[in-house]
Amino acid sequence: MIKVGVLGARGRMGRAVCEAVDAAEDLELVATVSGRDESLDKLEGVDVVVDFTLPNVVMGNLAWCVEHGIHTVVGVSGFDEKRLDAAREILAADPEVGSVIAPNFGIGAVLMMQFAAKAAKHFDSAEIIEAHHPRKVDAPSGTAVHTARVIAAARAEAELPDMPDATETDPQGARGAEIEGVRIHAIRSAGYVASQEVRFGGPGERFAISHDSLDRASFMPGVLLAVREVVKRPGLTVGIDDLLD
Ligand SMILES: NC(=O)C1=CN([C@@H]2O[C@H](COP(=O)(O)OP(=O)(O)OC[C@H]3O[C@@H](n4cnc5c(N)ncnc54)[C@H](OP(=O)(O)O)[C@@H]3O)[C@@H](O)[C@H]2O)C=CC1
Ligand SMILES: O=C(O)C1=N[C@H](C(=O)O)C[C@H](O)C1
Repeated sequence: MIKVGVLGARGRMGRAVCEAVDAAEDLELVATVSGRDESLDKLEGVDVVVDFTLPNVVMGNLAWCVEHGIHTVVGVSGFDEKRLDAAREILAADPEVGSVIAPNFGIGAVLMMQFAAKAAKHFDSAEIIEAHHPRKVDAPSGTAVHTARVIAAARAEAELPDMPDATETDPQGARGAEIEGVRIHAIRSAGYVASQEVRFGGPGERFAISHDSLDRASFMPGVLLAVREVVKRPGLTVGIDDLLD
């Protein structure tokens, strides 16, 4: 039995994780921390902490867990390369402790990113449209940023030139955010949980890959897989791609 603690347990994701852990026969939900005023000491003795809090508190949580020899599964968004390096440094303090940090635990979303990376080298143009519920505090989404990075890496490897774009004036930012040369357009709207479409274009053709999380249940198989795997994987694992394989 793996003893699990959940951080951010009263949040949208935290509630779904508590339910999923409770329903899993090989996992036991032994502690929850719901808000920033609650002490992390409640988590002492758990095997794995699942963290779905917020970007401004997640690094402190990670440091506390590593200090206490606890593995972590982290879904909080905002992990750029600098943050991942900081996480590696924190984890170096205990070489037996593992952490899985993933921009998206949805299996379909992971496949969408893998397929986007595969398609990227074949098209002149690639842009990302992400749509989320209006209570999301960060934009663009961590998933969109990660997708932009894998597309940029695939294009660089294939030695593709910059994407064609004659825009000279865009005072309102209508062309969206740019991450490593890839444009991201973020929608915040009632009626969404998390959706993303990657649109590719080449001579005489368009190609799109899209994924929709309609319910937070979509993230749970990936979260539970990470909980089961992280106890066997010391150090940092980024994304669940390797775990699925
Ligand atoms: N990787 C993935 O697959 C997914 C990642 N996410 C990411 O997960 C994060 C959480 O999303 P979501 O559940 O929608 O957000 P919510 O705002 O619903 O939940 C966050 C919760 O964390 C709590 N919290 C804040 N600080 C602390 C703290 N120090 N200790 C314990 N709890 C704390 C908040 O409590 P209070 O309100 O009292 O401050 C709140 O209940 C976001 O970064 C989101 O982008 C979301 C979905 C999937
Ligand atoms: O805040 C959310 O809801 C989500 N956050 C993650 C992100 O920023 O990519 C994952 C998913 O898109 C849902």
